[in-house]
Amino acid sequence: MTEQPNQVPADSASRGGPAESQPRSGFACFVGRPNAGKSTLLNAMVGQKIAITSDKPQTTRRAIRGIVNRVDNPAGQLIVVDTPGLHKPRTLLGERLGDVVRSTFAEVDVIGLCVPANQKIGPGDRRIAAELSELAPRTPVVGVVTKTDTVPAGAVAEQLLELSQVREFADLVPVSARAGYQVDLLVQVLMRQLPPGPPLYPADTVTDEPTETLIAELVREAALDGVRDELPHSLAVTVDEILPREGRAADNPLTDVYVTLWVERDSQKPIVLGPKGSRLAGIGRRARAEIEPLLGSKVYLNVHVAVAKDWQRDPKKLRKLGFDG
Ligand SMILES: Nc1nc2c(ncn2[C@@H]2O[C@H](COP(=O)(O)OP(=O)(O)OP(=O)(O)O)[C@@H](O)[C@H]2O)c(=O)[nH]1
Repeated sequence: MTEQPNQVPADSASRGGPAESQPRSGFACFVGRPNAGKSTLLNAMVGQKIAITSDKPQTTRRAIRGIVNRVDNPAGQLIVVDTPGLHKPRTLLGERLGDVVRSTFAEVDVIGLCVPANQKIGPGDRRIAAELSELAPRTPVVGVVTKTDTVPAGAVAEQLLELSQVREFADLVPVSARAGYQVDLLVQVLMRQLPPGPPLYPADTVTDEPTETLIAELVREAALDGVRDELPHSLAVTVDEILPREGRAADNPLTDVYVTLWVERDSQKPIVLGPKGSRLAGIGRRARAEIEPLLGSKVYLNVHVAVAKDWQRDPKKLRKLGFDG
């Protein structure tokens, strides 16, 4: 990452607290309407794909952490918790997601409120801002205008002005995760809000999520690609087994990964499978390409499709599928 000290707003650099040389560490999360670009931004900050992104709203289910390490200006470790989009609960799953979001607010040192540059600030954004004031009244909030590559510079300036009127912000930063614009500046601004302290994780860690969770998320992301709108909420993935293939040369390992892709209804199975299983094969190919770098080996991926009737409304099934609530 390149240093951009000249772009740091003067007021954040001079804010009270420890000297610049003192390392900081702590937690941040991003909030914003579905599709605001939170997961993409997290991935750009961490520099490695760990949270799933999709052009369908509300695809983020788990509080996956990304860890950003900086050597100076300021030095430290920023642990980002990727929260699901705030939304009205419609099912038990929705309610549990809401709880995750609420408990996340209480735990973090700084919150980034994301608003895309290419959408008018509306009641949804104001509701989230109001929830923040209520649930985390003392936590500093950084206003983030995302996707600046989608509009002319003048529109970004207008959006910043609009956002500044929604609530009080510790800072305002326009970014484009896609173009890599000011992503590092945002890291600096967020880190300046962290308390002084040593790193909480080894410096080469980018996430503390178990490998199985990452694999499940990657398969789910591949399965969501191109499906009809009603399907995303009906998909869940469990990892059944990860086994090193025996008898392989040490310099050419192969890992067998067995996963189950759960749908809610029998009628959804053919949608996932596609004609002659072609969609499922595509899901397997795309997911495998992402899992191989994660495991550092070639992968044989077996995706089994199964029906768990109405899993979103059944607490026992939710637990089985990893939503412990
Ligand atoms: N042009 C452009 N598109 C972006 C940028 N960041 C995100 N997107 C796109 O916006 C869409 C939503 O991005 P996500 O990162 O999944 O949004 P999210 O806020 O995490 O969404 P939820 O999981 O629904 O809460 C995707 O299609 C992204 O590719 C950006 O900087 N520029």
